[in-house]
Amino acid sequence: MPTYRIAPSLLSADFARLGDEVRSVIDAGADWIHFDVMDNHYVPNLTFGPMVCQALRKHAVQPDGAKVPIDVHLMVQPVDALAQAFAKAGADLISFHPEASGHVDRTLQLIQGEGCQAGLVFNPATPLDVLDWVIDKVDLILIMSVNPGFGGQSFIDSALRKTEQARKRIEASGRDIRLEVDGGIKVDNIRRVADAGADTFVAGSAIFGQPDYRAVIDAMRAQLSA
Ligand SMILES: O=C(CO)[C@H](O)[C@H](O)COP(=O)(O)O
Repeated sequence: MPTYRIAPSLLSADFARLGDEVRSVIDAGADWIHFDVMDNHYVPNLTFGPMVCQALRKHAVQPDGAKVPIDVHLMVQPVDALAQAFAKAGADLISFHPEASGHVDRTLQLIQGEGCQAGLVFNPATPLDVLDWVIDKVDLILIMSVNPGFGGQSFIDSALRKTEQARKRIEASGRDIRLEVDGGIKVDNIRRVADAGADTFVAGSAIFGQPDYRAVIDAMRAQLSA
């Protein structure tokens, strides 16, 4: 069985209490913190930037002091300057949309050169073809199961087929690449997403929309181990 990771998206957290929210969700069993960066240009919404990431870095730790990875999803255009700024702000993984970067290969190298893991994000209607050329430089593939820009949307089923295709590409590459799916993931569909080949699950409204974060994360894990 893969090592599954659950990454709550701060997009649905209480923005007035972000440090508390990060600690609460880690206490509830989160593996990663998913940090959605929207620029009101690449997507029609605006969230937070590197300074907020830096402020949260000290909260994203386990009680024993071990670092909890901050998984930054850049929905921005252009990409490179912000990718560098997030690396310096304490991000561990930085993913971007290939169509938002003029030079995908260079942006991947830039992120890795800053000491972070680099990911590519695929919107519901974006094909995986660019992976033919850069899969040797990718640490993470993020399949969007909603159109990016907003939390709380419904899961788009075609993402399952794309996840299966991405899993095949990862297997063919022989590389250790995380396969993450983001958007509309709930307790009642996470098993289907895992069966399609995902090992990492972003969930925003499903977790932060409930009073008991641990109950939701435990229920997701129970589905994954069923
Ligand atoms: O990237 C995103 C939107 O662009 C969010 O991470 C995603 O939608 C998660 O929210 P929810 O689980 O509520 O769908």
